[in-house]
Amino acid sequence: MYRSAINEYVTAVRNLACVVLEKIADGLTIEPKNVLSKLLRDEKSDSCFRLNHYPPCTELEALSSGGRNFIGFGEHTDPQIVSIIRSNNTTGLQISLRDGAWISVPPDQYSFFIIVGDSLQVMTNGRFRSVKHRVLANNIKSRLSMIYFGGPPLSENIAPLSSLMDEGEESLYKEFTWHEYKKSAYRTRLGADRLGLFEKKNIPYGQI
Ligand SMILES: O=C(O)CCC(=O)C(=O)O
Ligand SMILES: [Fe+2]
Repeated sequence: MYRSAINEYVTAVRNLACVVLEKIADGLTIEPKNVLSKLLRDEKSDSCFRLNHYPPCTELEALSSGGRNFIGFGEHTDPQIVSIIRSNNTTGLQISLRDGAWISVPPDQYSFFIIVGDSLQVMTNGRFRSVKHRVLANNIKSRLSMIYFGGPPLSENIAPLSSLMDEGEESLYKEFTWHEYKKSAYRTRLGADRLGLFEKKNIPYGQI
């Protein structure tokens, strides 16, 4: 029973991700409109679904009197194309602004929170930026989140879409497949600049 409810949710959230990607393609005047969404609909799509549970960390009150943050999930960018998060009504998720400041995402159990992944950054040649995020531990309430990570088939070349490139524009990235990127990303530290290894010239965070 749970399995079929989860399958239904994943199908619905994948459809939502596809609508978002088609709107992005529209906004960037990319043709055809389904050039990104078809990667998620492909039967070989390497997408996944994760449930995260962060139990309340009651010792935090005493420990955090020095103003320290306690991390539930360390800072990182998501390697896939797009991630869709839905959580219960517990704070914790934060995103990093261009200047490195962390801001909290207000929890809303009725909303979907959409995160641009590294692969979308590459496919848009930096027009969309994958956002660094993390989750802080909460001292009172437990946080539950469900995340759909929309990824392409393993053999897909991750490269800027040709219909988006301006005349003479060059790719900011070396050539690689999703399989190569995924392997490399999971070998490196969670918080490392994992896309940096594939940039032709180093692009510091927030500098596109
Ligand atoms: O649990 C969350 O709200 C976000 C977790 C996350 O960023 C991830 O699983 O990649
Ligand atoms: Fe993430």
